[in-house]
Amino acid sequence: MSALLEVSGVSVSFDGFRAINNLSFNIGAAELRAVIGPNGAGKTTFMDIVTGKTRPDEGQVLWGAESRSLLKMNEAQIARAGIGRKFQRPTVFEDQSVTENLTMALKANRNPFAVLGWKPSAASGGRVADLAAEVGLADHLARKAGELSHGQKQWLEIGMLLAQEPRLLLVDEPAAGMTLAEREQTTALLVRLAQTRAVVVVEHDMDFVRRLNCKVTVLHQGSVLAEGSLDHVTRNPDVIEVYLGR
Ligand SMILES: Nc1ncnc2c1ncn2[C@@H]1O[C@H](COP(=O)(O)OP(=O)(O)OP(=O)(O)O)[C@@H](O)[C@H]1O
Repeated sequence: MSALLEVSGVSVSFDGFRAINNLSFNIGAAELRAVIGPNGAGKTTFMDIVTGKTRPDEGQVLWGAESRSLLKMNEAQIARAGIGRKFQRPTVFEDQSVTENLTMALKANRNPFAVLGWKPSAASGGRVADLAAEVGLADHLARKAGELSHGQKQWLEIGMLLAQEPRLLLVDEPAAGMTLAEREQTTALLVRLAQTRAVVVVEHDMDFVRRLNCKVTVLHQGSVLAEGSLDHVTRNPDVIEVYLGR
């Protein structure tokens, strides 16, 4: 399987402290991957590097079949190249309806010139309905985002990211603050999304990671400590010592 994202030999220091230390790993084109690790392991910094927020001191981050260097692109170019990021806190427009939030996300996906004369059309209405259905909000189109549950807001934001048709979705701690039922629906959503794109989930909740049933990368001190199935990595004595045995 050729990699969609290839991180190799990446290091970054903050004031002399190596937050990412010779990090290398690949993500396939239609793959669900969980990234776990103790606090300060470098998970957020890894996402900051992939999305162009933080520049590494050394190493390569290559993207797509043409192996384009993400390090030569700014954050907007990386987003346009197909990398979407879901932060932990939902950032939806609370006073706007689900339809309006999704419509705005579709509009944002247009090039700046198209946006000037852009009006919601029947086609965009259909796309909004499809996005809402994909994230389980088909019955909530008219509701204000502020009235949605925490989980529903998270799904709405994922729907808004999907409007940009990302090929890689980075998702930071999706299970945090969700009810059990919402967590189960989120698992199903992420598994489904990863059938047609890459989805990387940073998560501390081990039950959630287990339900994702995917390859797991364990980070520690800015490097890959172990990789494989959850059962494989949780049997690793190093992982037990630095992460699970705390
Ligand atoms: N901008 C920065 N300036 C200084 N130090 C930083 C900066 N960003 C991250 N760090 C440090 O780099 C290390 C890695 O941080 P990072 O946030 O990537 O870890 P994490 O695995 O996401 O942790 P958590 O699970 O707590 O979110 C930490 O020690 C952190 O304090």
